[in-house]
Amino acid sequence: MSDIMLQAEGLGYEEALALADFSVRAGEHIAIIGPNGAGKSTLLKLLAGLLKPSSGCVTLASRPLHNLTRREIARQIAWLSQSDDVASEFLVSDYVALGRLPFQGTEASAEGKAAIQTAIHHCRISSLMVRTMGSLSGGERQRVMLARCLAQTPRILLLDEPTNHLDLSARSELLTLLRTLPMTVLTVLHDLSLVPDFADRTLLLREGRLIMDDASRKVLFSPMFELAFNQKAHQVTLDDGHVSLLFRPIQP
Ligand SMILES: Nc1ncnc2c1ncn2[C@@H]1O[C@H](COP(=O)(O)OP(=O)(O)OP(=O)(O)O)[C@@H](O)[C@H]1O
Repeated sequence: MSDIMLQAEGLGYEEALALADFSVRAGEHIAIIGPNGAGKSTLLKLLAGLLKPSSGCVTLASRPLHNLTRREIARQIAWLSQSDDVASEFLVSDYVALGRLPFQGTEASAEGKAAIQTAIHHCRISSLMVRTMGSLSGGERQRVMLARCLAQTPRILLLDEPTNHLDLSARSELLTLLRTLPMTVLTVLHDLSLVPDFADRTLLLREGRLIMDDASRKVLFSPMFELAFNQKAHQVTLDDGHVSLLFRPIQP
């Protein structure tokens, strides 16, 4: 049996995405990068079934996404948006529990509770459960939103800029968590220095086209990357021996 989890064939959406062809295997961790307006969020929304493609299609475990109900999709795919306009008086505990909504009526309550508890533990938000969404800091809110996604126990996690609003230590904690998740993860990342730590494979978009799909380091050190960002990647070895990436504008 094929272990292709998600497949985009000739995928396009209006002006935002011209063409994308790729497939994702179970358990892969993939970064989606590209300059502002390159079509990253549009691609993610198409993969989540939130937008209807103008051309091509997405298949999820061999089934066309457009043949599945929202609920069927939500049992397999969780999507973390850049922003979430949830009412500020919403309790964090109620918000995280929304992750089990796609399973309502089909599972024992102990099963749902266990999924929620695991998500709370992973995202370290147990102290926030009695708070309201409106009272959270940007970083706390981001962790709570991720917990709702994990409570959904998805096979595929789609994240749009999950490190938004996070301070340096919260950011590296989140990446450590994401790296260890035993599911397929595709994430849009703007902080390109984080890419090799998170993803073995990277999709590079430019002007609505998928222009490169390869091992992360190959993409970051490629002429295509330089063309897309007008920046060049440099590898630097820090005092503690850790190897990191630095990006500098290409001199004319
Ligand atoms: N429904 C739409 N119809 C036409 N164009 C759209 C639509 N939605 C977005 N666009 C445009 O398509 C382009 C890609 O948008 P998208 O949000 O996918 O880019 P992005 O790579 O995620 O950008 P950013 O890094 O700024 O978040 C942008 O120019 C955007 O204005």
